[in-house]
Amino acid sequence: MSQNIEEDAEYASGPSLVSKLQECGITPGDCQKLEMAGYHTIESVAFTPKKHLMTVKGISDAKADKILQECSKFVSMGFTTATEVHARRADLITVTTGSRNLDTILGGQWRLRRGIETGAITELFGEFRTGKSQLCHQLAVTCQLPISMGGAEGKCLYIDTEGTFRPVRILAVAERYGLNGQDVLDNVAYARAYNADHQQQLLIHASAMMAESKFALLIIDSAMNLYRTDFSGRGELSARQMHLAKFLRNLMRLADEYGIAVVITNQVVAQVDGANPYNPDPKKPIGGNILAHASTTRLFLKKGRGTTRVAKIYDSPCLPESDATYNIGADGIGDPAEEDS
Ligand SMILES: Nc1ncnc2c1ncn2[C@@H]1O[C@H](COP(=O)(O)OP(=O)(O)OP(=O)(O)O)[C@@H](O)[C@H]1O
Repeated sequence: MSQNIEEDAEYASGPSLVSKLQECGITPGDCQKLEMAGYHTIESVAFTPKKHLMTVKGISDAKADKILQECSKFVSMGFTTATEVHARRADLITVTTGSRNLDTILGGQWRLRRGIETGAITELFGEFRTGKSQLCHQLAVTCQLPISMGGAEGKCLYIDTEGTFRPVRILAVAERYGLNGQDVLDNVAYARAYNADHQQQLLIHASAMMAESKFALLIIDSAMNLYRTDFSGRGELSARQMHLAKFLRNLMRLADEYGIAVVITNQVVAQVDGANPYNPDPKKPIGGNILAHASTTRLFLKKGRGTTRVAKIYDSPCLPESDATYNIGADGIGDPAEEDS
């Protein structure tokens, strides 16, 4: 099966390009200024506070007012009923992890589809070799699958901060789903981030690419790696957290504006304070409260027996703290054989 994602900017129910504002009297020059500052969609402008819009070169107080007023005609930002929210969430598009066990704990009882949520940030954290990067490679393929097969029919953007991206793993997973390997690789846009500023900068490119064609998933593997190296010691902690907060805000904006799934990986450190005295090996994710609050769902990955791994829902607004066993095999993430689980 070959998988070609539509290169059409006007895909159904997608975001509206900022150039559309010209239809209501915003000049092409002003639209271009917004684009150059990283605002490629009307949604991105509408969700931005006025004081931030006024920092765009050439956008005055009066212009910002006019632009925001026009944007509000395109984007609904008022109240809706809980019934409508419930219906939307029940029908939410999710991306399969390749493991039925894992998809099930990520599903919750109200959802028709199960897996990684679109329009939200999911954090995968755990020790080395627990399969965080493997899961990222897996999702880079499954997000391209048709919705009926647990995909989201979109491309993947992959930001790698550790140099662990391996296209052969993508090909192995593509083969498992009967997809054309070359098409699948073409649908994964890859960038290596070299420092925390560059990681932030790449989100501006990401936003431009998402405005051009349909992406379903953004991966950051790993989100905290460069923050650990670029900011050192307690003296730089506050600067690190401020930089991180801005980065996470931009991630959330992309998830909201384009309805994409954002998956970030994270490392763990030994928990020295406030640990459960009955847990012999307490670990906690790094990034503090800022990262904890930004992630909608946090998944703690641990080693299990042999090639099996255990995933535990760590913090979710609506999922119980359940766990699931999965397996890392030659063709990616799957369910373990009965005797291993
Ligand atoms: N081709 C393969 N076939 C089977 N298992 C594999 C294959 N490639 C990698 N693995 C397994 O995947 C595990 C590594 O997973 P991964 O690199 O995703 O870990 P990670 O949690 O991202 O670790 P780190 O924090 O070090 O990046 C190893 O246990 C390895 O044996």
